[in-house]
Amino acid sequence: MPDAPASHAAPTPYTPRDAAALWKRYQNLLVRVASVGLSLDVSRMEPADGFWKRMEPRMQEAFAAMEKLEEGAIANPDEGRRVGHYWLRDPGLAPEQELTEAIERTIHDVKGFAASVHSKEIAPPDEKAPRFTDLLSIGIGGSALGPQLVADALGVKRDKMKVHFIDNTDTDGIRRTLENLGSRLKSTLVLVVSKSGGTPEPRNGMVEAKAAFRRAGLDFAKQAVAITGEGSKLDGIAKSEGWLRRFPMFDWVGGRTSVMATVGLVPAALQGIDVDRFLLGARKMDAATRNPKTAKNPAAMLALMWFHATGGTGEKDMVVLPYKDRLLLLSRYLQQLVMESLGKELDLDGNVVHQGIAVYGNKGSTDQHAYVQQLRDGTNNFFATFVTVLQDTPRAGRDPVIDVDGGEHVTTSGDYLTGFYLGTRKALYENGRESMTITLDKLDAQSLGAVIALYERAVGLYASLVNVNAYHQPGVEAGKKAAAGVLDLQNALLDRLTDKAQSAEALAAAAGQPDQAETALHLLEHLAANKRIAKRAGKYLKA
Ligand SMILES: O=P(O)(O)OC[C@H]1O[C@](O)(CO)[C@@H](O)[C@@H]1O
Repeated sequence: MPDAPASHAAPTPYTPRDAAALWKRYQNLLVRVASVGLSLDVSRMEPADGFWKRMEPRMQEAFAAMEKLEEGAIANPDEGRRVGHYWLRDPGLAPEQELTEAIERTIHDVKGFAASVHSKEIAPPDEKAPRFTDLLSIGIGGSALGPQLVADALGVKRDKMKVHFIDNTDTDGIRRTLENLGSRLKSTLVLVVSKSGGTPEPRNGMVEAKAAFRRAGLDFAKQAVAITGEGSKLDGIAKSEGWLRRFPMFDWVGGRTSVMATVGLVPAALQGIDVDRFLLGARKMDAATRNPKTAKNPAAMLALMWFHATGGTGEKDMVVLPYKDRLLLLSRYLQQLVMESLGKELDLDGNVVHQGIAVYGNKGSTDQHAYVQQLRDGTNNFFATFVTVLQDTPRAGRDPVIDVDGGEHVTTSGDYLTGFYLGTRKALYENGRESMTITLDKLDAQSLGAVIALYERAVGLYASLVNVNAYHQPGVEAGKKAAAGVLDLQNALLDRLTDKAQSAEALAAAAGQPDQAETALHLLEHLAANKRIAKRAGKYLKA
């Protein structure tokens, strides 16, 4: 007889409560923000006795730090920057009158520009295109993720413009997007979005888009808009080439919190989304999350539950599971917001801490047929956040009701979705896997703005709890610098390439970088695969 297999069951961190106790706990812990129709339920999180009391002084310190941030303190000390995304939806909060006016003027300009495009006052130069039909947004990271989330979550059939994105430097991906636009390029408004104005990926997208316009005999500048920091490289290009319009990006707004700055507002307004409601939702959530009573403050409760679940060290992952197709991109958006903000090597005192929380997820119930098996039964290294929406469609009550079961009572697809969420939550809880649920009464511009604001503040509060700077990203800079070195090596290799075949090793040595033979090999293989150089018997030569 073989030995019985060793048990790999993950330890159950708590004893599941019975139904009556859970019901009471749910009622006690629920945080409701009625003004935006959002509830946060943390009843399926099980912090140890004494957790709330122990954390309260630290949470009060986090509130104090947030108050200073909102007042205009240098909350990003490494970069010597203020952090002002909360002012964008409540301009009166900005520490100086001129900032208030700049924010108000910008919102006014964005709405005015969108109205002029919609009314055809601003139209494509080509006579055969009486109005702009499509919007091509070129940007990456914070200059893409927010706009993509908003466009997908709130887009409708009658959108004023159809939105497309180039968010990478993938030749094939760029071509595919441009080909999809096809002859509609003549009625496409292009947004080139980059806060720094020097990021290579959007620069490449812009160059490729320009080439496509040239091939189609179109004048790119007359259809292009720049969204960037004043005085940036991109700003200079747009100015010198006489682009249709330039919108400023404020220095005190970080990329990952820029969805309520011009980065997010320009595309949203052009698509026809109600940007005032979007900002209003965030403003209302900001008001709710300034509440110093922890138990009534949903951002504080979120941050505390992250701290509890991960031990304040990121030891568990955050699985974001929206049971809503329109919120598919929420987890990707939160991935940047949480991981770029919290994933830090050093704390604010310079200690090595390697902080962060890993975020992943797609949507329910789809993921139940993918990785939820592991969540329920496998390694217990996560906590889940369900996001549900009570109203199945924006036209609830007016849409035809389709009975999918044909039973005594009508049962809809939406009923199934709710059933699957509740079932999965229960199955996880009973097996010692914790979860929270954010419930929206309905999904619209206001509630989406509120969800984003909720997470922005939770991230800020959590960063205070673990003492890291949430507003810089030194690690990304390291990767960017390394990539630049690689491209320098590629140029050096191309310089040394002759009609005589040479090995990668020999070429690297000839380029003065003998220790880069492997990198040289990868670069040469890529060039050869794309027929830009030739390869013979494992060696490389000019094409
Ligand atoms: O808007 P930019 O300056 O092009 O930067 C895009 C993204 O790149 C990052 O700086 C990281 O590389 C993000 O923080 C930012 O959202």
